Amino acid sequence: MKTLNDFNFENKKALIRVDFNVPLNDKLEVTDNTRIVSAKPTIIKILEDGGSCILMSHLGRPKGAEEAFSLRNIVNELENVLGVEVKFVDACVGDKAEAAAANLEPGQVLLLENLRFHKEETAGDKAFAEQLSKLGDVYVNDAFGTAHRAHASTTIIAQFFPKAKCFGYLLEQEIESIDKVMKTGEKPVLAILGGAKVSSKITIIENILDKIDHLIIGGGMAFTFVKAKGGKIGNSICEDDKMELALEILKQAEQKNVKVHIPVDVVAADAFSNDANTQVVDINDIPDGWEGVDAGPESRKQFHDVVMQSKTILWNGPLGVFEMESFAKGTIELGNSIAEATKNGAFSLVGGGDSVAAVKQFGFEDKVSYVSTGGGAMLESLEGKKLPGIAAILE
Ligand SMILES: Nc1ncnc2c1ncn2[C@@H]1O[C@H](COP(=O)(O)OP(=O)(O)O)[C@@H](O)[C@H]1O
Ligand SMILES: O=C(OP(=O)(O)O)[C@H](O)COP(=O)(O)O
Repeated sequence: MKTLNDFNFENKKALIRVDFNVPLNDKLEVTDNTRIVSAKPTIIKILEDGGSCILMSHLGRPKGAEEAFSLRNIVNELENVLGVEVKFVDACVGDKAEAAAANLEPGQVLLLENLRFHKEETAGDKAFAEQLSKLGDVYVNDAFGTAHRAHASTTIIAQFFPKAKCFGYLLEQEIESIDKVMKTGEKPVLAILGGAKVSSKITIIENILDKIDHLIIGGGMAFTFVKAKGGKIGNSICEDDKMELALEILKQAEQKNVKVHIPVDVVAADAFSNDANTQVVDINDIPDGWEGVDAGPESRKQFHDVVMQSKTILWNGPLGVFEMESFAKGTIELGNSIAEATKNGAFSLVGGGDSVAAVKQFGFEDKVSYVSTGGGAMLESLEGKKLPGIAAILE
């Protein structure tokens, strides 16, 4: 696998696909710069080699060239993070972009305009990818968050750099982290899956059962399993059409010697509201009119014990409705347990949508081994899918 360290970028122009799809507020200021900070090591390595960087990214899902989606909006934040001046060109292909790239001196950084201002980007258009490829000498893909998209700049472009393409440090680190869980992780390996829906996690469960020793099924998705096994779940969320599948998964887990942990008690609420009345009840006996919204104290204790025994931990999905303060305890305590296990030497990976939001909100970001920068890309990796952006570099 060709990595950044296999290249010396002296006097070379690196064309780097980054994922600067970052959240902006009403004033179009960056509110979470994680993805920019994560791309910094790659950019600095190239500049220190004596090369220059041409950065290309998408931002949001614009319908055309909309100013609110311009990458000009992130230039200030990018300069603050990198500590170097960033030139911006309001084009990504054509004469203007080519002139800006040609004028770039070693040590300089150029940011191109939003790739998705051209519909050819998401269409994976080959001619558009070829136009982009003219801008640099070496293609570096560091956009893990977009690696599951077979777009012009993430995938198609690689064919124009048969001998001069590689992963950036971030993408390399993301691949290594997933491999640590799925291939090389020290046993016992624990996967914690929570969140709202079983249907969005089924492929992941099926793919990881061969690789793990323990599986915690928490959050809203647990109730489909509880009901399928004959429990009374009151008004808790449930996917009735997935109950049969839930039983099948439990059977498969047993055959594969995976120990499954489902909450034994829950915090039940009489309304889906932070101010609702609550009581702790047996998960198999939730009264009519009440719904399970967080893991109960006995479950939290059991989960803590499982986490503390594990040497490799994957966490995707909250254990309760963590957005409401009253129902965040299960998720916070789990985060604390994972932080403690990590401190004791376990490897912990957190990834996928809301889990990362929860980890950031409760301050666990620096207490786990790795927090993925990819939502959809991480989930697809866990499902065992080959990401096109990664495959294009390996080919
Ligand atoms: N018991 C529950 N009842 C209803 N919703 C829940 C419950 N537990 C967790 N959730 C919700 O699940 C959502 C996250 O689900 P999901 O998108 O599958 O997770 P992720 O984004 O981490 O993959 C959160 O918004 C959370 O409020
Ligand atoms: O933020 C992203 O995806 P994510 O929200 O699943 O992490 C990526 O930049 C991909 O964006 P897209 O889903 O519009 O292709």
